Amino acid sequence: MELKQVNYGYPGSKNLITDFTAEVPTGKILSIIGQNGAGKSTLLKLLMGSISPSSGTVEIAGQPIAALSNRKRAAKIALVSQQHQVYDEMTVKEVVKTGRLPFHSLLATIPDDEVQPFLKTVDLADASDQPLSSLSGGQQQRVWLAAALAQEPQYLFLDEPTTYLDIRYQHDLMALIQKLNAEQQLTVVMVLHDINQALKMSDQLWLIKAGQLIKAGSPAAILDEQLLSDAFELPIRIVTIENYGPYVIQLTA
Ligand SMILES: Nc1ncnc2c1ncn2[C@@H]1O[C@H](COP(=O)(O)OP(=O)(O)OP(=O)(O)O)[C@@H](O)[C@H]1O
Repeated sequence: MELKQVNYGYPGSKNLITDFTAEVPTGKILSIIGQNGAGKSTLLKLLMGSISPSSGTVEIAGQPIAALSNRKRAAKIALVSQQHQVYDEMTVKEVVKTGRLPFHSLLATIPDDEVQPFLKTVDLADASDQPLSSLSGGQQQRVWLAAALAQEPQYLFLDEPTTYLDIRYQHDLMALIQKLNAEQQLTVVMVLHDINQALKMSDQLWLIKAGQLIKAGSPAAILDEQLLSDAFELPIRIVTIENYGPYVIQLTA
């Protein structure tokens, strides 16, 4: 999957994504990092084909993503987004069934055993008949992940998946994503705000600023004080923590 010289601006707004060319590494974990408003979520939308570039192309296996039907796109890419439609009345298994909807005509006709394996993957098999609202925030996030996995995609997109989670849940979710990537060869593309989490989790990162790609590279290539200070417009230092490795800190009090 790749973006070739992509430009995009929201209707009525000036250009946001500028001359963006980059390739999503297949079978790896890619994180997109950068300031608030830099265009990270917009890049996910462009990669998913939910918005189209004003110029340039987004291609998947050499084909423009825009040429794919919704059903074919759903079979390729699933998104766990920040905003969930509120389905409080629904049971856990019904929420997971929404991930199968692109391949069925009605939610009601999807058999339970079609979604149970995905609930097992996220360790929520026993919660199948519970209302979504009865689960903790961290568990609910895993239900949405199960719904995305139920699409059986090749690409899993996650937009700030750890934002509302405590550090324990963050750790568990990241470990699960690494496991899915390793065992199911899922290509993962995440927007993460925590630079250290992104550096620890990812094979590759895209560092962006004001809609432009500043650097695409391995964690080692992104671990550069000048580069990060420029991107975030803050004095940044990299320290080394024993039994952890390099850790990015910002120096303003
Ligand atoms: N639907 C929209 N219509 C108009 N402008 C939008 C829309 N969505 C986002 N924007 C604007 O585009 C810019 C980039 O937004 P985007 O959500 O891609 O940034 P981001 O890097 O993901 O930010 P954050 O880290 O705050 O989530 C912002 O200025 C935002 O206000």
